[in-house]
Amino acid sequence: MTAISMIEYGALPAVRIEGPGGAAAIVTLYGAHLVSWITADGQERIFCSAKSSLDGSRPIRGGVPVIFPQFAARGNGMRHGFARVSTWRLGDSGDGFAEFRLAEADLAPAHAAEWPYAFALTLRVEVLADELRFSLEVRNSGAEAFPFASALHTYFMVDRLANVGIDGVQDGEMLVSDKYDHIHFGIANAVVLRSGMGALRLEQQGFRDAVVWNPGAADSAALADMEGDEYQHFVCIEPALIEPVGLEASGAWTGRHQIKVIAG
Ligand SMILES: O=P(O)(O)OC[C@H]1O[C@H](O)[C@H](O)[C@@H](O)[C@@H]1O
Repeated sequence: MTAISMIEYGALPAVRIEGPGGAAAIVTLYGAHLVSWITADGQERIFCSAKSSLDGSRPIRGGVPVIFPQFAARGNGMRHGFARVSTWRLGDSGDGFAEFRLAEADLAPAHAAEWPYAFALTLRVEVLADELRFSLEVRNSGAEAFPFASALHTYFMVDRLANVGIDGVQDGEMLVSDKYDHIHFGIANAVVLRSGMGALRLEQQGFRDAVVWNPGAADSAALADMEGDEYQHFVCIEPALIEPVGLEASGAWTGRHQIKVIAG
């Protein structure tokens, strides 16, 4: 039997999604932010900083921030958009999955004023024994077209940065030993992340690009919500739609991401 249950994560209401074989994920309603994914072997796969705020006062550092409607500072709105700092609603749920919804009526007044469009976001999170699946639907429920960018800013847990190898974002294997921040436009095939914790295969549809990020020692020390050598224990590989696309009235776009444990 697989199920969902409501729990508290820090001070945040959250949904625990149980998948088959003991696999589970935790998603806070704040940001529809996945903060934990444990595979059937009992291994946590997602990094979340011990210093992250977990009270809704600022974005969670780690997990899978939902980036919408702008990426980083590439736009006039708030950095990485308002979706990660808004409180979403729990929608449909069932065996091993839950859906989270956000629309303009859910936004804080300042965010609604900053981005005055009618929209509906649905993030679906599905937990299988050795696989996690996301789909993010963006729907234009208004009468006016709007542009948006988006990403699922996934912080993968790794044993040590020195052991990280990434295939599929550039020619040849990519190694990340310290600070790295780069947008790889036009990801055509699956990406494989290897570390001392094994291998994951990442597949994306709708999201055309992938951002690879680690702050490295110096930038990490300047982050108030990251401690000590935590930067050694994650790498972000973010399926992304970087160049804003226009969504017509009544139009919809879906981005998907599947993360699977593979032999490796
Ligand atoms: O600190 P944040 O607003 O969460 O952004 C964290 C990081 O996000 C992306 O990966 C960007 O490419 C980085 O430049 C940025 O530092």
